[in-house]
Amino acid sequence: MSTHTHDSIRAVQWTGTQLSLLDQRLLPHESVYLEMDTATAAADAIRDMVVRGAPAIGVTAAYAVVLAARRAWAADQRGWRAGMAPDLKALADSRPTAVNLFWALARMGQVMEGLPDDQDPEPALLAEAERIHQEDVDGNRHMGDLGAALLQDGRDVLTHCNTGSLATGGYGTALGVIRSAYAQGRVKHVYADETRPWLQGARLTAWELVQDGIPVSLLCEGAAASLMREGRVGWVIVGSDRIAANGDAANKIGTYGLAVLARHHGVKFMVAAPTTTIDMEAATGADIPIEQRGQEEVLELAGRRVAAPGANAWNPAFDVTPAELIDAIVTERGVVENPDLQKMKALFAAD
Ligand SMILES: CSC[C@H]1O[C@H](OP(=O)(O)O)[C@H](O)[C@@H]1O
Repeated sequence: MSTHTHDSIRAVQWTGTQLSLLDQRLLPHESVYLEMDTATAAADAIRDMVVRGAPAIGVTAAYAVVLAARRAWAADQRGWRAGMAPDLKALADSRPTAVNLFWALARMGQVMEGLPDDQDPEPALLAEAERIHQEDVDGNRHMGDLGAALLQDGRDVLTHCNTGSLATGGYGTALGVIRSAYAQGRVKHVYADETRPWLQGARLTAWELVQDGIPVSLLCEGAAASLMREGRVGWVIVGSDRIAANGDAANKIGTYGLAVLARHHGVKFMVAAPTTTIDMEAATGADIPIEQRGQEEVLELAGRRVAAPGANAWNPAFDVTPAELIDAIVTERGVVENPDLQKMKALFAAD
């Protein structure tokens, strides 16, 4: 067993000259980093889920802008801004739902606007990308403590997909809350559903929790209803890829069903996400683009077809949980609890 812990698991790294991404398609059996020096390679890595998880995608995009600037400056020191446009478009086109990607591109763009035309943009852009990375990790640790404080009854918790160090700049969002709660003795055991079809729960969350020595039990998504009916969990804790201004939250497919089950069974439902996941331009969840991924992710398992020949698949990668089913949204800037979710705009719009 490797000796990774949340302090050492880094989905995204800057080597000093290149971007290095832990290939999450190979976990938990292989820990392989892919090094890349072009923004287009980074865009491909985001699309192909070498790196995934809304905040990790944002951090990756920030470093990819640095690579785009290096290439454009080397090609044309007078027209480097225009030269970056194709790479920036490739990054923006890589995945549609996680707003952190677009937030990072916009923030890096603001730095670009302030740079003189005749100065190598790479140093200033790298400094901003490193700030974005560090801010994410620092925010996750604060968010972890804010969310842990809500866990009062000592019962186990259920989480969905992967929201740990592998999905962020480090430590995690929902899994950061769980890490902080475990460290404070508020949680002793975690249920994680496997999260079909990409198995982020079985392959990634279980791996992270085992590395940390946090007891974890996997379950099929279909078992969540019985888990809650038997009173085994006090909270369902999930992340998000985009939160609308009214508190509706997009997250991995299956999240909405868990929220319905939680409300039916009197289980609390928490969304933990940095404010970089909040999209004030999206009035409601209806305004959030939902990524449709390839049928083969459902029809195959580990690259081998398991579905009956001739069958097709419907594979939305995310769904939207309406604000009224969310008991608390936890961010690094504070907690909004129902029914105040509609006050999101006032609470988090300010920079
Ligand atoms: C910390 S947010 C992680 C978020 O991203 C996951 O989606 P994907 O694995 O497809 O990038 C899932 O929605 C998680 O909640």
